Amino acid sequence: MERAPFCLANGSTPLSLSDDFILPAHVRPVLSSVSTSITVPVIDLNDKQPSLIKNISEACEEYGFFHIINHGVPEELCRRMMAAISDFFKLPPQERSHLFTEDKTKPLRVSNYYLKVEGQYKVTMWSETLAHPWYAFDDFAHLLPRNPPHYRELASEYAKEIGWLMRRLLSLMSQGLGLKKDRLRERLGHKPRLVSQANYYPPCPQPELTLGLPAHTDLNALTVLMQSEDVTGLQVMIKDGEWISIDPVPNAFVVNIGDQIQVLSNGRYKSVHHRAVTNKDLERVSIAMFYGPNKDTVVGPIEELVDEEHPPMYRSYRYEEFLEEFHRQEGTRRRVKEAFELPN
Ligand SMILES: O=C(O)CCC(=O)C(=O)O
Ligand SMILES: [Fe+2]
Repeated sequence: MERAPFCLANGSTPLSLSDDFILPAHVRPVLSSVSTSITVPVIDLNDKQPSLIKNISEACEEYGFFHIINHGVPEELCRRMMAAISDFFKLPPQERSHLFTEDKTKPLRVSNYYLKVEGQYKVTMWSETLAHPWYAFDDFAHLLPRNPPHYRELASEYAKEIGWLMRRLLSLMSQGLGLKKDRLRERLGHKPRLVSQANYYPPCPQPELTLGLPAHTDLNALTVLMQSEDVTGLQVMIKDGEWISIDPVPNAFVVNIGDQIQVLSNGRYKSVHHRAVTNKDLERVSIAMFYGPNKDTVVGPIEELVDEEHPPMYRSYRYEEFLEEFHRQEGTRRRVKEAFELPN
């Protein structure tokens, strides 16, 4: 059966490649120059501790991105979660449009990203996102969309699993930095800001003219991302400015460091630029689970990681300040943590 053409929640006609979505030549993704020879590590969480910690630590220092397998989150739950998100974006646009808002303070929202070109005109990204809080150990189902029918239940179950996984990853990362197990989690505060962002990228007739998400670093501390198993789209910038593709690995999550861990680790673990490109034939879905401090948490390089040889690279700030700077740079290729760098 032919599927109804995709219509954005705030669009009145089926999505088509109009000028609103076409990037000017100098900011288009050059898909032919994306390297296929370099990949980020795939780390098996069943590995024994000392080498597991070492592998994670090296991946955080070198790439800021890695895959994890044998992560303990049931495959069936992951599959159902992806299906539910895909179904959400197939709801009639009128149903999604109730949730559409540009107000970032709304806990539950559907929105589009855009890129401001030459600091002024906006090019809309070829995607739509659904964002809402997630709490691993408190009930948050009432904040979620009622449709698709099992979404509330599923998202609650998934959040619990991701909550445990995040704890484990933060503990391994702390140890990788030579710190006590709980140090990173402690410094991120006991009431973390937890946001889930599901991204839907419909097929795009000319992927070389558009982007699904602009190049950005994640502003939070840690991201665990699940992506469609059969479609590529996520790309990461490595040291020399080259883009590489993070192709899906079966039953794996992508883990990436956000800005706050780069700051807490005094620059050792990297929060790197990444973007999503579009695909000509296939729709793609990703679900990013963000873990970050709350707005009152003070973030700065962890004391044990600062000494004469490693002077502090960033000044301390309340996370609210960081968020303000983040919003000030909306629509640009943000350089938020750079605003908190100390001269060396
Ligand atoms: O779709 C993707 O793979 C990237 C998503 C992402 O970077 C984000 O939501 O922050
Ligand atoms: Fe991201």
